[in-house]
Amino acid sequence: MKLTVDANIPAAERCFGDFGSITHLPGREISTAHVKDANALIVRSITQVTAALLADSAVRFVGTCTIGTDHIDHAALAERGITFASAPGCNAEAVVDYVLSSLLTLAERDGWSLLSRTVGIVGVGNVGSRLLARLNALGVNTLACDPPRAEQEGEQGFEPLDTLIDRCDILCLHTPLVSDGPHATYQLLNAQRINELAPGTVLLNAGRGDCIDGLALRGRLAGKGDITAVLDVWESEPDIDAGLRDLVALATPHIAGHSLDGKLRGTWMIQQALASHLGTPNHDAFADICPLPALASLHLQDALPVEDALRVCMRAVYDVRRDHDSLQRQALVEGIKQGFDTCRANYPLRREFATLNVQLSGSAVELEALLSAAGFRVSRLS
Ligand SMILES: NC(=O)C1=CN([C@@H]2O[C@H](COP(=O)(O)OP(=O)(O)OC[C@H]3O[C@@H](n4cnc5c(N)ncnc54)[C@H](O)[C@@H]3O)[C@@H](O)[C@H]2O)C=CC1
Ligand SMILES: O=C(O)C(=O)[C@H](O)COP(=O)(O)O
Repeated sequence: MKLTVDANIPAAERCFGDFGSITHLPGREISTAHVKDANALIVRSITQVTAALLADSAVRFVGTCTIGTDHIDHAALAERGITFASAPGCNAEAVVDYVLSSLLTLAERDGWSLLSRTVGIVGVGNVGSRLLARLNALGVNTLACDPPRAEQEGEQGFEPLDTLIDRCDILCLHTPLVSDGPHATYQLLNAQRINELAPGTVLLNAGRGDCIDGLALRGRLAGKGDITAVLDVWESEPDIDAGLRDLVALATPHIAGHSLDGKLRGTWMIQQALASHLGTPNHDAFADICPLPALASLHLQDALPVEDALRVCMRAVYDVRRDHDSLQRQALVEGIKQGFDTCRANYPLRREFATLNVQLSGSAVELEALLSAAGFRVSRLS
């Protein structure tokens, strides 16, 4: 069996090598010639899997080691009877870590407390619901908007988007890119909604870039400059609007979900799906392919204010400022388009909050609750 596999998929040889011979290629370069003789195509989010790509190919299985599937032409796959698998939820915890890192960083920079803000979450699926759960556990006031879920489950607990925009201090977008239909998300945050954001609002997008009208956002940031933006996803990646990037408080190259755990979970889920497609026994357990963290534990005394203690633990595992700085630096070296992809290809090792065991001494009852609410494992030293 021949497999064409995105070169940025970690543990690809380990997870797919037993199935056949692998050709590793940069995701943006995979073309019809590369998939002509392949039986399986394994991608991440940057390979457009279209009817044209598959027109003349032997591919019978397409797997994407990602949550999002907007790069896949589902109809073209169905028409050809090609089996498809994605990796729902694989990196959802990593995205939540990213959001908490961003918000706690801005809170420190601008002198406010996350714990006293109202966070509106748009798109309450695998990512949004985990974010909601962690924020609620932290005691942060939250509002949720998810019309498809509200339609299915009832309105209770969900707000219409415009009500949520009116009532929140922080607006987090975690929607998939849906181009048409009653719940389309393309430019969900259009010029009108961007202009209606109250001064002081923090707008964070870790869903898909096209869910926001970037030109309108750039206009608001350059004009009144009275809101703060955190963008991980952009229109026209990797050739993003450098002018917009300059105005964004935290600008990262679509890496919110790039924890090692999240990437490996994606690879592993597609390994399982391919094994089931081929009717072969399942291969590894996830624990077999996921290494132990380099920083397994940290000992904290009960001396810091709780939000500072949260930041210490968070930054021991992941600091979003590193990713913001590396995009700025790399864009200066080779321009924004190439710099964006270089940062992603050379992404440093990052683990999830849940890999860190925070050991507490003293009677830090409030801190213990907050750290575990934020996603860390917590134990007490006697
Ligand atoms: N920046 C990054 O690195 C990452 C980005 N993503 C993006 O985040 C998206 C969400 O991820 P998951 O939560 O795992 O997906 P999911 O499919 O579990 O949840 C998406 C939720 O959005 C809701 N939704 C759909 N249309 C909506 C609308 N018009 N308004 C409000 N809500 C709407 C759905 O009902 C669903 O509950 C993915 O589709 C992907 O595009 C995912 C992982 C990493
Ligand atoms: O899972 C998704 O959906 C994502 O957006 C991925 O985390 C993006 O990963 P890459 O495909 O950009 O490596």
